[in-house]
Amino acid sequence: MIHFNKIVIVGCGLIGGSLAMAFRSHGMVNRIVGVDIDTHGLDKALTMGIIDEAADSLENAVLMADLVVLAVPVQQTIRQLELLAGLPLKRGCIITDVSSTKKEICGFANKCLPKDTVFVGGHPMAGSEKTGITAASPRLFENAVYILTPGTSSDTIAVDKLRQTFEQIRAQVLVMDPAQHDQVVAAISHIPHVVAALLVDQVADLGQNNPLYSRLAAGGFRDVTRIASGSPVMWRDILLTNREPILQLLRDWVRRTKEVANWLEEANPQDIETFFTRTREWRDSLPAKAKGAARIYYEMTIDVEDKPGIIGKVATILGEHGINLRNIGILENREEVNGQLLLSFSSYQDQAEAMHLLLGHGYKVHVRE
Ligand SMILES: NC(=O)C1=CN([C@@H]2O[C@H](COP(=O)(O)OP(=O)(O)OC[C@H]3O[C@@H](n4cnc5c(N)ncnc54)[C@H](O)[C@@H]3O)[C@@H](O)[C@H]2O)C=CC1
Ligand SMILES: O=C(O)C(=O)Cc1ccc(O)cc1
Repeated sequence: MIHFNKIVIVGCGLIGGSLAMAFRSHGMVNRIVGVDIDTHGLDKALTMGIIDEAADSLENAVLMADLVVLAVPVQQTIRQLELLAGLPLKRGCIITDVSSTKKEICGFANKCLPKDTVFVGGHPMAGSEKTGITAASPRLFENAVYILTPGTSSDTIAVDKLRQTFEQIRAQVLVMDPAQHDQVVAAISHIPHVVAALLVDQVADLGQNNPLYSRLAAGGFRDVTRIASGSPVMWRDILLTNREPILQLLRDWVRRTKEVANWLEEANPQDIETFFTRTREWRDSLPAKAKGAARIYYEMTIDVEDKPGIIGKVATILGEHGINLRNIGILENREEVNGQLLLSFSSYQDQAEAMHLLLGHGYKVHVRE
């Protein structure tokens, strides 16, 4: 069992707040001290019992700390490392971060921190498009991959301690090289973000003089663009600290987009179908409950009669059986008379119990992967 006397969380937002909640709910810490430039958010974290103390300065916060977690946007992480380099830390104190890019951070930490300061880069592959302490959840990291990127000089004892720490909050820890990390996340996270934003931008431009674009932008469009609602500052910093891999992939996108345009110009059914078959097969082969998927919702839809009170009726059935519903709403992408309700849960277990119960009440249930 890993246990810390004092943990400092710098940046008490979605990720920092969720880590604090997870450490506390697993009984891993005596005292959590929060640091944040947003005093309202920090007060909220205190009132909600997520932190024990709101520090007035980084310097006071890190006194006698055993673990310091930097959970701020990437450029701010660099700034905090610079500040930490000049502060007296307890012997054996571990500094880690949660930033979405790793090569620049780890290189900077290696250069700027005194040799006896222990830094291990980190990146939880879990989160959402939401920001701030009110979106934090103690279960955010359950089954998510948590990447650690130790530098060549990182202390193996500290890496091992962090591995156990994140395993204790039920994450799956993977240790990898910072450059390799950045290359892979550029493809599976950063490019999808840019593409989602481009899709939104195109439709927003088209919709300027025609309300039909936003009126019809439901269903698939909403699904593939959810991530475009993420924090602009966070994504700006991610792009700027992972330029080369993202640029390479964007050039590859241009080439691939031209290829699709060529098939269309030639009205080439064979290549278009082969493309969709190949991509569908790969997409369908992804494990449904992938360990490490950045997932915090478990969703299902049910077919319902489109009449008043239906949401309350379904919510009551679940509530009476102690099943925690995270969200419930009507899906608006259907034109039929009957509607669909979208239900989301915070755990797989809640989803499974709800499915069983609703099937028992005669509802047609579809689990969304
Ligand atoms: N949002 C996500 O899904 C994920 C985000 N990350 C990384 O986690 C980090 C934090 O992101 P979120 O928690 O999502 O953002 P957030 O916006 O919810 O929280 C960031 C917090 O940092 C505070 N902050 C900003 N500058 C500060 C400074 N100089 N000193 C002290 N506090 C400061 C903000 O006031 C805010 O409370 C980023 O580096 C991001 O790349 C990593 C995995 C997933
Ligand atoms: O919203 C989602 O699905 C995400 O993928 C969130 C996310 C954002 C940034 C990361 O570095 C990791 C995960």
